[in-house]
Amino acid sequence: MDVLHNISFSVQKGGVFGLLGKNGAGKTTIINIIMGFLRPTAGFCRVLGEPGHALSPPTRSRIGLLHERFIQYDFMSIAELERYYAGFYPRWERELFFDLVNRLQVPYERTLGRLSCGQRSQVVLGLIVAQRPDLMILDDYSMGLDVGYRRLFVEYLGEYVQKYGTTILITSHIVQELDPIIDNLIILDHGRVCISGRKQAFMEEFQCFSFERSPSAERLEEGEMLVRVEHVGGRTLVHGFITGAELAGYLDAHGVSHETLRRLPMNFEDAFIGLTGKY
Ligand SMILES: Nc1ncnc2c1ncn2[C@@H]1O[C@H](COP(=O)(O)OP(=O)(O)OP(=O)(O)O)[C@@H](O)[C@H]1O
Repeated sequence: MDVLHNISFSVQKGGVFGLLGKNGAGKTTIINIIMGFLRPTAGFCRVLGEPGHALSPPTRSRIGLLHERFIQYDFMSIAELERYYAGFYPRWERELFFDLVNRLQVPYERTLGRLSCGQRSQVVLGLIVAQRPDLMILDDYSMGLDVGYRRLFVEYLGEYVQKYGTTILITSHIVQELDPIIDNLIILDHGRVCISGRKQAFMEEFQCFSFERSPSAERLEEGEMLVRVEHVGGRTLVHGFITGAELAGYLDAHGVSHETLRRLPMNFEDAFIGLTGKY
């Protein structure tokens, strides 16, 4: 059975592209296709001008990949890792590695295997930013990282993109934290695209409304217009790509009273959950 269906998107150069979706939505599968670890059963994937399944070594070296926090070389110390990686990447900047890693305040002689989970993640992120890749792919970068470091890293990425013009493809389940840096996004649901485009447009067009619950409101059905209908306590909540006036017209047409209709403000995470559902 195919994991992805009719996926089509392009990532523009320079900027942060969010690849979002619930567990099992297909994010890692897309990254595996981009990197050529999996070959799509239909269609094609082009990365930096080359087919994903046949990336040449020079092109591959332009991609900095954090792949489900792969940790290898547990036996190497922080200093040895830095020297080892430096040999593979022509644009390696050791200052960028140590700038991040120094915040750990652990001796460079300590091996990766003797670091905590979050500390290892911090070292791996240092190894990626020091590559100065043209394309940085960060799959679930936030696993194991404490809240302060996550905030620091998102701010760091924002500045990194400004300075180096790097293109970043990022996935995370801590959706709200990505809000300040994502320009474009794709939201997947069960291997299908629900949303693709500019994040700002999504936030402007996707709305949440509330009105008093009634028997007629309970008969409203979800569909293209009303993406999600929920009844919470005495209120009915509706999410959709719809304005207040359009919703009022729709409710009138369906005999649902809406004197108390009001729009509820949403942050990025609210909108993501409103679109994809709690479960
Ligand atoms: N090796 C595999 N063989 C068969 N199916 C797989 C394999 N790996 C993943 N899947 C299935 O493919 C679907 C997408 O998985 P994928 O790992 O791409 O999701 P994801 O969006 O990265 O999820 P998560 O947020 O949980 O990491 C899931 O239904 C998963 O069960």
